[in-house]
Amino acid sequence: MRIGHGFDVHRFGEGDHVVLGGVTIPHERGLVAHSDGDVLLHALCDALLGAAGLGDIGRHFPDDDPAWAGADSRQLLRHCRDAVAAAGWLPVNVDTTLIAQRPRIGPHVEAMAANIAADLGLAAGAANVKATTTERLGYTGREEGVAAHAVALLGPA
Ligand SMILES: Nc1ccn([C@@H]2O[C@H](COP(=O)(O)O)[C@@H](O)[C@H]2O)c(=O)n1
Ligand SMILES: C[C@@]1(CO)OP(=O)(O)OP(=O)(O)OC[C@H]1O
Repeated sequence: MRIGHGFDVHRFGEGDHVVLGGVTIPHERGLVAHSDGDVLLHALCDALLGAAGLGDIGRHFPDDDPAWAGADSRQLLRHCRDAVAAAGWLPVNVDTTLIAQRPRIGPHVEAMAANIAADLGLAAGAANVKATTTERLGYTGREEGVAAHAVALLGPA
């Protein structure tokens, strides 16, 4: 078995929605990124790549490569799944935490988990999404951005 951890942050900028866990949530600002800014899936990509000893998301998808401009991060996640499988590993379960004062995530966690389970070939219940505020403390509490943590457990393919 192998375990990996991922962490990512994106700051708020102009926009009218955020994409988190592959779910589009209307919001008065968007997340600034080269891709769609899906901080949750970026953390999860890093957890998967880390568990397999395959580096990190920036190595696989350079942020100066036009190929990833505006990319759907679910596409990046599936690429990571394939890279991990080519290295001989399959996800067993993943767990993730979004850190955001706003928007409210609770109404969307099941759809996010379902997207992740579908992309990683996991049973429902083996992909989990949680959310927390930071009680208005720090950069997430000031609503300057959104952060995410993820852990992934891999087993032999
Ligand atoms: N952006 C968020 C943050 C939190 N939640 C949900 O609220 C619960 C309580 O959050 P605390 O920060 O006060 O612990 C948390 O467990 C989440 O279920 C949310 O939906 N969206
Ligand atoms: C995903 C990539 C590539 O589009 O860019 P961003 O969307 O800016 O996201 P980030 O989490 O900074 O890192 C990895 C990048 O290479």
